[in-house]
Amino acid sequence: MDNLEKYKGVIPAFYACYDEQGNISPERVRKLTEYLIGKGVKGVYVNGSSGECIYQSVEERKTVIENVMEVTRGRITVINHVACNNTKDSVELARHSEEVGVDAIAAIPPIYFHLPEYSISKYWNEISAAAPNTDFIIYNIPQLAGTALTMNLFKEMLKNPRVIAVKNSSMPVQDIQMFKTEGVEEKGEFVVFNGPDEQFISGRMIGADGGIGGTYAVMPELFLAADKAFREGRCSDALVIQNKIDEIIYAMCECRGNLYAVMKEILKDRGVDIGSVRAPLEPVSSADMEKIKKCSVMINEAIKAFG
Ligand SMILES: CC(=O)N[C@H](C=O)[C@@H](O)[C@H](O)[C@H](O)CO
Ligand SMILES: CC(=O)C(=O)O
Repeated sequence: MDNLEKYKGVIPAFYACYDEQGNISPERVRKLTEYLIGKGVKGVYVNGSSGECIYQSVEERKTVIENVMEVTRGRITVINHVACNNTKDSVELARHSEEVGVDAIAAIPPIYFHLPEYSISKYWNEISAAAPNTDFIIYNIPQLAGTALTMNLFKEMLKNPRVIAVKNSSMPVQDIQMFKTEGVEEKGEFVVFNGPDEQFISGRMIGADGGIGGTYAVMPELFLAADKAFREGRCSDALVIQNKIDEIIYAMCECRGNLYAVMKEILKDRGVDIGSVRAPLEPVSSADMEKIKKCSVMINEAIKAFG
């Protein structure tokens, strides 16, 4: 098995980058990629929930990953989420991902229809077969996907040699331990990513090798500092930073606008303009602006203190 070190660390979920008309902006994709590389993150997770992938066409998703790859050129790890809810389009994105040279592809289960587990494993394995030289990451996010990764389904997927990790966004941190233990037992080495940003340090403590998260990109310095403190065994420092992160996430969630819209406003304050969100996601309202400014101040102060 390949060395999996390249996946172990802080991996921000990449946001959808739009121009003023709401179309994907290749320039802004490049800008966001450079910004994240500059922060020292381990990698990026492209075209996931935070990339608003369920609102994008196959062509748009190809444009996004092509531009990310042109900027990264091997400097950081790139994971591309390719699930499209039908096998055909997902297979096409998987094939394209391997062509452009991503490190790994990832996929949620099919949503809306609650399919039997043999259909879900078939869906994932067909996607994976379309990128035969690329690592595959299972994305477990039951609260949004409507289907959970059961141990049974997980064990079935471990038979696929390309399956090297689970990105676990279910809320019990214990799930991380279960997937890690079973994965390591079966494969010798296996990566689990923490999903819920609010539990990043708990996830690390119980066995996650790193995290992939939707709020990392607005405050990468804080997640990197928390991760560093954890690695160095300074657990109380890590906890202090985690508490501050959570305070910031709760404050961002108080806005009327969708969380991604709020975070994109904060990124503008940080010098990266990637537009707003695609409908039906709610853009920020004028009443949100004051709250957003406060979030920006909280982030800046926390970076000064811990970053
Ligand atoms: C449910 C959901 O979207 N989970 C994301 C990925 O795991 C997280 O990164 C959240 O965006 C984050 O924890 C904020 O709630
Ligand atoms: C939030 C997240 O991790 C994603 O973009 O899927």
